Amino acid sequence: MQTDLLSENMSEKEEMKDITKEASSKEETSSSFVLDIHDLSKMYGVFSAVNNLTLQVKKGEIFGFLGHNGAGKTTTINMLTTLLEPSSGSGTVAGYDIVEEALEVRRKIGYLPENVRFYDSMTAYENLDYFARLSGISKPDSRIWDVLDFLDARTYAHKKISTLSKGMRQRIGIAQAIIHEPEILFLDEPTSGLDPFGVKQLRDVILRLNSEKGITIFMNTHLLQEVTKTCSTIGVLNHGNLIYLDSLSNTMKRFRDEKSLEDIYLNIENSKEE
Ligand SMILES: Nc1ncnc2c1ncn2[C@@H]1O[C@H](COP(=O)(O)OP(=O)(O)OP(=O)(O)O)[C@@H](O)[C@H]1O
Repeated sequence: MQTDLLSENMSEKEEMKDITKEASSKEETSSSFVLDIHDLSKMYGVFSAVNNLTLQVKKGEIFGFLGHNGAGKTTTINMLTTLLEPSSGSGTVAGYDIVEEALEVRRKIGYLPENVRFYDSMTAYENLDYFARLSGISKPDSRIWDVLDFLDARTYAHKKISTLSKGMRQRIGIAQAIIHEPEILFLDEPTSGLDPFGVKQLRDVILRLNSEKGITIFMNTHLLQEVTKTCSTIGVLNHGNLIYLDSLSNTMKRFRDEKSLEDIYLNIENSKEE
């Protein structure tokens, strides 16, 4: 990948607000953060998978959480979505404590895990109806069609999940994750296993969810190009430690001499090793 591509990606982002700069403003109040965690850690026995993670994500951001395999990204998302109790530290998501108010957090978030699970012998509509009722939605039918229309997935409604392609399963997974109109959507490696066309379609969906529905996005990924095309802010996790946090625009400026996204990433990782 050449610098031309970097510039092209950057020009797409030039109008994007410098979110990190704003987030660091002293006038910032905690209420403008949809995610606010302090010294969050997770130990598996004596092994520290996530180590004193402190992080804020503003409403409306698309946050890209980067890291190599085993860095601790999924463990972090599992803590933020209340699936896993932290060993220490504290945090709020959508204003609710991730330990003390886990049920309230769950009502306010959507989550698309890396391998989303459905009832495969049921249709997409039946799966969504089940989740909509579980979420206590009063008029599930109209909500399901609204979401399917937004995702351009109406034609798949009455197909069995087992007959859907990976890309379409992901789309129904997103429908399930947003059926209850969450404030923040967590995505764990959402483009994993998709072909280039599927990757582009999913990227467009993520951008529209953010711009048209106002949903804050927290996305785990190791695909660097996806980050430049989607995210406003990036964090890099390395062996459970947050080693980098800044807006995408600042990152591109800071590393303007690097030839590729991979070089930027390696520069960030190496600078921590030194
Ligand atoms: N239940 C568990 N018990 C023990 N160790 C675990 C457990 N779950 C995860 N780990 C370890 O914690 C570390 C972080 O794992 P995690 O899945 O959070 O990383 P990741 O960044 O999401 O990686 P990947 O991109 O491969 O999914 C890894 O070393 C992993 O082996």
